[in-house]
Amino acid sequence: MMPARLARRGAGCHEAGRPPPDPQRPLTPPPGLPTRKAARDLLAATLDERRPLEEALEALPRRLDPRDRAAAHRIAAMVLRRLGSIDEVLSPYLRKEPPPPARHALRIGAAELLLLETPPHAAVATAVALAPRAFAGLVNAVLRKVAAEGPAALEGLDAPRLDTPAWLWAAWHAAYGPAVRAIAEAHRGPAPLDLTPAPGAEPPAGAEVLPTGSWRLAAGTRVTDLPGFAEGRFWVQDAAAALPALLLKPQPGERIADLCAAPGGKTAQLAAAGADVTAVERDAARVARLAENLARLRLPATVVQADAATWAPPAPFDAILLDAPCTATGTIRRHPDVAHTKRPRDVQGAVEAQARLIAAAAKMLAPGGRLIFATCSLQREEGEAHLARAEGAGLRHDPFTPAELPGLPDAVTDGCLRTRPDFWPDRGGMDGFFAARFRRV
Ligand SMILES: C[S@@+](CC[C@H](N)C(=O)[O-])C[C@H]1O[C@@H](n2cnc3c(N)ncnc32)[C@H](O)[C@@H]1O
Repeated sequence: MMPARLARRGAGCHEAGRPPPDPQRPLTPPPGLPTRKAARDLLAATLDERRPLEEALEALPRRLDPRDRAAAHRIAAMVLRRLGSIDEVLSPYLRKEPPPPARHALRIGAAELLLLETPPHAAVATAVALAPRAFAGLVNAVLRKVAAEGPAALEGLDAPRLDTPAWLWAAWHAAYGPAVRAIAEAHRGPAPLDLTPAPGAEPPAGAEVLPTGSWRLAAGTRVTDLPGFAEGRFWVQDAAAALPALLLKPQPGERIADLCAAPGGKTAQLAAAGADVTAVERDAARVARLAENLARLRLPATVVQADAATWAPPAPFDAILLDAPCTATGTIRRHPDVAHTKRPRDVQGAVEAQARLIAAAAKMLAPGGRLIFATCSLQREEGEAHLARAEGAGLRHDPFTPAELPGLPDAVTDGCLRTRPDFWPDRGGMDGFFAARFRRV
């Protein structure tokens, strides 16, 4: 396939700056242009400025119709998920790198043509209207060729490899061997909607009850449409994200700190088990979200806005859950931007913050008290590598046994929880998570 494409490289393309032979841009903008403009803004924020997609979504103009916003999100998420494959299809038609706005218009058009089943004339017309004027001809010519190839253009590509940044592929290969390919495959589709039930709640129609107790619904299900949402009968939480609090085994009346708490999924689990929970969160806006979520769920917790690395509790805790800030590379199915916004140096920064938080948490525990340290990262530096450091902070590793994790016999490695996106492939996968349990010496 590649040699054939290379033979056509540049054939018929209009160079940037050279006017197209006929007017490519209609006088009236094509329908659907606001959606594509918003998608382009999302790509510019994530790929050019390395800002999180969720933050970029918040920054879209308030006047944007909710349907346009949802459609822009869908397009941008697809481009981010399949970026390497899309760029590979485009590459034979580009003699030199176009500026980012033109590159994003090409990516959006190609994603619509090859992956989103947009009618070709609409995909091409909107991408042309989106492109900077000097590049309208180039975008038109390239996308017409991509449209002529159709989805067959993707056949034969090594998509898992192309769609995974090289540094992540190398790190996961070093950590998990050949499973790196299954991990990358798992990132190609959106994640299902997982819910954690409040005690005694009944699952909604169509939900699968997972062996670990979470409920699973199809990807794209709107949680706010489900009966029981307003009444606080469940909350959104990936099945893997629910495991650290389960493994802490919170007991009624125990004094437990949740040290990096917002938006509060784990605080809610601990409070629902009857523990006396103190939820510590540094970020003011996220404290507000945490409080809102607890109010909807009608669950009690003492919420403290503080830096957990320096906060001094009034009395030691029986147990602590430390769900530390991390690179979140275990959540790429849900947040495809993470693959492109994070860099190796972010791992190092996260490791340093995690080490400070582990040392601080150790000092907040009563003797014999237990700590669960967790991260939603697939990087070993943010997981297994902390074990030795924790021992130096006065903590003893208290290994998990496979019997503690029903339905997940492969998730315990060397006494630690290690889930991966390729686990439970027939059920729709799960986030990548690490957790280890320690006792204060
Ligand atoms: C991985 S998220 C926690 C998710 C949460 N445990 C849940 O289950 O919903 C990490 C949180 O830690 C907060 N955070 C980061 N550094 C912190 C610190 N030094 N002290 C307190 N909170 C911190 C972040 O603002 C973020 O809300």
